[in-house]
Amino acid sequence: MASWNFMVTPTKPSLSWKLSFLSPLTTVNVTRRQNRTAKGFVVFATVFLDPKPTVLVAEKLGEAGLELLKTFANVDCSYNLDHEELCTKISLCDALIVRSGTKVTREVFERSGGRLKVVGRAGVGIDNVDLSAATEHGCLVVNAPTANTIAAAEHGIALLTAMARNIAQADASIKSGKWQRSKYVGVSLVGKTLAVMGFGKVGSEVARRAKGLGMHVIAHDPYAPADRARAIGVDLVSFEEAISTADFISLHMPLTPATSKMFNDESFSQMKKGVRIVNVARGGVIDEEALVRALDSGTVAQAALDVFTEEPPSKDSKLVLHENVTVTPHLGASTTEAQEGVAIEVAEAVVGALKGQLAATAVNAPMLPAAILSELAPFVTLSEKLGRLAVQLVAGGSGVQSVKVTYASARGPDDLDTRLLRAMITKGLIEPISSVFINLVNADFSAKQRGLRITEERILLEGSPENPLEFIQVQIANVESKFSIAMSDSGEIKVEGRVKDRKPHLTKIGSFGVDVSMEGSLILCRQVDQPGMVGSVGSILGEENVNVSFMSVGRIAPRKQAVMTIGVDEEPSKEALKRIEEIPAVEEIVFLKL
Ligand SMILES: NC(=O)c1ccc[n+]([C@@H]2O[C@H](COP(=O)([O-])OP(=O)(O)OC[C@H]3O[C@@H](n4cnc5c(N)ncnc54)[C@H](O)[C@@H]3O)[C@@H](O)[C@H]2O)c1
Ligand SMILES: O=C(O)[C@H](O)COP(=O)(O)O
Repeated sequence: MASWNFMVTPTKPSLSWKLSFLSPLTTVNVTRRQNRTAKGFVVFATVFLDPKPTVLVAEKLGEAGLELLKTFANVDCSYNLDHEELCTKISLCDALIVRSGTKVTREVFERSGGRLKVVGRAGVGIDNVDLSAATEHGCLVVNAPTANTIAAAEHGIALLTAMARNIAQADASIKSGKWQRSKYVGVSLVGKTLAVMGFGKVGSEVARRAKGLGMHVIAHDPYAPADRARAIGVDLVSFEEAISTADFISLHMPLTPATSKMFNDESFSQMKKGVRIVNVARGGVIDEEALVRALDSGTVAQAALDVFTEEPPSKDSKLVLHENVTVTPHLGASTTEAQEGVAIEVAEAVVGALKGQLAATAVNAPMLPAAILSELAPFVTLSEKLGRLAVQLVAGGSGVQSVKVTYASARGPDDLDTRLLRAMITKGLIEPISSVFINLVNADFSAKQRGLRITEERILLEGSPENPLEFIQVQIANVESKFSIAMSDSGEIKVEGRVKDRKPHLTKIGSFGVDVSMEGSLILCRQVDQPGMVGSVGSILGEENVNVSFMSVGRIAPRKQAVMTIGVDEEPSKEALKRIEEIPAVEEIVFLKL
């Protein structure tokens, strides 16, 4: 176990919010030696790092990506594992990298025993990863969405032109000793209509290239912006118009429940007789038996396929063996350049995720740009602490079901992404009362599973929106509190916090205003306002060897009621808390771990 020392001053941003996105690969033990300096505390922290994380690379990955992984992790390249071997190995791995050939099923996540923190897909399509299971297990899934786009588009164009000119069939014919010039007369592309189905990264690059070949290009994509299509001279049209007017159809949508077998008997029957189809997307978007029927009837003149419902397809597949079909074994992304790019893209994302950073290519977690993350960082800490504090104020026996979060900000809703804050409030609310580890990936799922309803509300403040937020309030409804002051006038537990000098501060408990730095732990004490209380409580804590970082007293009215807030470095023993509770003027007391 490696260990080293470093120094954290209170002005540095907290490490913990970063580490808490994912499971604690790193255990951080902080020992505060209370060296007071002119600036305040200097904290010497000893960080014990567990041995290097282990990354299982289950399919061939480019060398540059492997090198990058090795700088941070132990890398186990085990290609061609069967499902059982993968499930057996996975409990020893912190990350898994796959391409399209490995099925990352629910069982893989279950058998990882909670150790697997990130699955990296070295490519685009994540239909081979059970995303729901990953999310439920708090496992981040990242992909490499950009590095193979051009390779896939070029392969699409290669198949389109090869199909139109019977290249594969003619090649096989001549190699078998024949010379069949009249049999392999092709069709021209120029002036023909190509329908690009799915106008995303690959689809739009195919469209651009097809325009260069003189084709008339239309596209169907219910989610693509029309101006992006117009910018390259492509009209976005309905599904029916696309398939019924095209001479060539090229498929570029993801495989989802909505796109599964969307090319079937019915859609083939709407196509122009003699249409030609290219598929470099996913085999499952085509009903393959229906395609064989359409080829046999001549509705579809030719098909060029890089992908299949089952990969590899069976040796006697009618589709693969059809004389009007050209096939390649899922080669769309297989260029030297694309594979190096994909390997680097996925390795960077996996290493970043293992370091606890949010990945820009996360598939099952919100993605936030680095600048926004940095701005939100202190509010992330504040959010988790408010959730943690609020739930500890709930009296035993009352179940937490309804939580309202209010964000007060001068920024409009479009300028303030609260998903990260909500996830951290959820983490704070759930972790102290369960054994579940919550991170950004599984926060919403875990809340839903526990029947915890979190609603969010905005208060739009006037003034300059320089700070993302003025304050955050967390309210828990329909519960009793173990500290009566924490109940608001409307009957909910309410806590409110702000960020001051990038540090979280508790500014309200119930309707009672306080101003307390949210570091260490807190003792809240409601008492009769009378002289000597600070001394009595302070000396009990001193006798019990509990170090006090601050004490503040707020009064409802002189000589009536007061609330004392005491910051402590160590958890006081039950006896110490009991002794404080037994001071005659003390009416209630609660210890809260932040
Ligand atoms: N053969 C290969 O080796 C290879 C290589 C790269 C990508 N791919 C596959 O190609 C496909 C596209 O990849 P990409 O990087 O362009 O992804 P992308 O996410 O950039 O684009 C997909 C597009 O499909 C659209 N879409 C979603 N549902 C649709 C529907 N019902 N009808 C029409 N369009 C729909 C989306 O709006 C999006 O614009 C994916 O399936 C990917 O796995 C294959
Ligand atoms: O979705 C993808 O990125 C492609 O289908 C490539 O898959 P591969 O990594 O298995 O080549």
